[in-house]
Amino acid sequence: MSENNSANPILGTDSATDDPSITGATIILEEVTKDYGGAQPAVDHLTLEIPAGQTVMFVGPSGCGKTTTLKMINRLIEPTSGRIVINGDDVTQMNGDKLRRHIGYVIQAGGLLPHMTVAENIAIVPKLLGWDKKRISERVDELLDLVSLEPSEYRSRYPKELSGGQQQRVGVARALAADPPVLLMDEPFGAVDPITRQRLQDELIHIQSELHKTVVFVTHDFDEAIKLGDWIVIFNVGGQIMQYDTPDQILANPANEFVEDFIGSGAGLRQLGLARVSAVQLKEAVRARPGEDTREVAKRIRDAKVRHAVVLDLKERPVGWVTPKQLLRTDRVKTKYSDEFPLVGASSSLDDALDAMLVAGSTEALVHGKRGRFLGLITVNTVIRAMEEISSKNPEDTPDAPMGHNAGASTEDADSEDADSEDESQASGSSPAAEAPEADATLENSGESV
Ligand SMILES: Nc1ncnc2c1ncn2[C@@H]1O[C@H](COP(=O)(O)OP(=O)(O)OP(=O)(O)O)[C@@H](O)[C@H]1O
Repeated sequence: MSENNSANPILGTDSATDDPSITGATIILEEVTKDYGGAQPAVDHLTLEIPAGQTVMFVGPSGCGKTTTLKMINRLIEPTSGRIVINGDDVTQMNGDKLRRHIGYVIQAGGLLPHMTVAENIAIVPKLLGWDKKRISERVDELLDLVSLEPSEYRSRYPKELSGGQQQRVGVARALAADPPVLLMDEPFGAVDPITRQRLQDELIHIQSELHKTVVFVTHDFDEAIKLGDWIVIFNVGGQIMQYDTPDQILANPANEFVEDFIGSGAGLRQLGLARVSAVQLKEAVRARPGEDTREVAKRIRDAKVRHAVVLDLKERPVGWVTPKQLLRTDRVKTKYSDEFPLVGASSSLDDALDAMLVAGSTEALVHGKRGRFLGLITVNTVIRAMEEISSKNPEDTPDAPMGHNAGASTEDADSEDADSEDESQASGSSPAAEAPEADATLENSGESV
């Protein structure tokens, strides 16, 4: 999937990493300010390093400058001063439209163009880049598959024929279409229900484990930040960095009172959001296949002293979670049962697993891996044991936080080493104040900025 990178102007020559699996780019904001002319700048002399191939979450109170900072990276908003450097290239000097073709952008509710089909929406940037029809069509199918939408079923649909979660998946596929090294996500899952949100988060984790993009993600939801982020930036008003660290360090060692208040009282429970279902031992389940003799399956359930069997389709995906009573209503196991069973992905957090069980009033949940394949069951007891282990252990061996500060002053917890590296990499360049051209605003509103 990285073959397009060679033609990508913003990858530059300054290779950020020697790891070939990382297709992301390093982003450095150098003393970036955005002054809209209000009482104080929306973002004030912000210096921030976003490491290649990592997911960095922006959180903070409303109006603290998260979206402004994000949109300065793809120049939907022009900085008043400062430089933004992506893999060695100063993008503040580049043509903004061209730049945006190489930066994926996902906004709330997908931002799909309603008069275009799913395939046409995904193809927007590849078309602008002059790809031929065959390559575009193959890419569309590859991306639909990546975001778990069957290409033959969804390619020709219009956005109004999709659920909110499906629209958001297409939004992610569209942002990834030209294999950009950077993905900017502005509250992408803010408009969907909690269960769909959890599934979309799991899919992003799965996609990121395959692609290693540099993802910058704005959210209001601190639990989402903990779950998705390699790093979290907690901002205060004016784009002031209060802490830039790993999720566990922020939970275990909040830098100041502001961060403590922001995390709230549930820090202990929130650490559950850090642990993944894939890290715990799953329980085996009684499995059944459509067409099997239901009496046989009922016997297996009784012999195993459990309450349910999991019915799996040909692709090993669960299509039902049934008791002997439900099974024995027919002679043969059916191809479909009620899909109301607790289901979580292997990359879900233990917090998500507990939620799924509570919502279903069950002490167990089904776990699926890649492409929905059933892996086993997670139980309440497993989650409780994992909770006990997490709370008895302190975060250790956490990597040094990337650079991040405002106006030359380091964040409260930054050590002197960070401060040294800040000095070295600060740049004096500044770009003239300029507002985003009208065309950009139109693109954004129509969701065409990708
Ligand atoms: N186009 C604009 N003109 C003037 N002021 C603006 C403009 N856009 C944003 N601001 C102001 O800049 C500040 C930062 O806004 P921004 O949208 O970046 O914050 P945010 O942290 O993303 O907020 P929220 O969490 O509410 O989305 C706010 O005070 C906002 O009112």
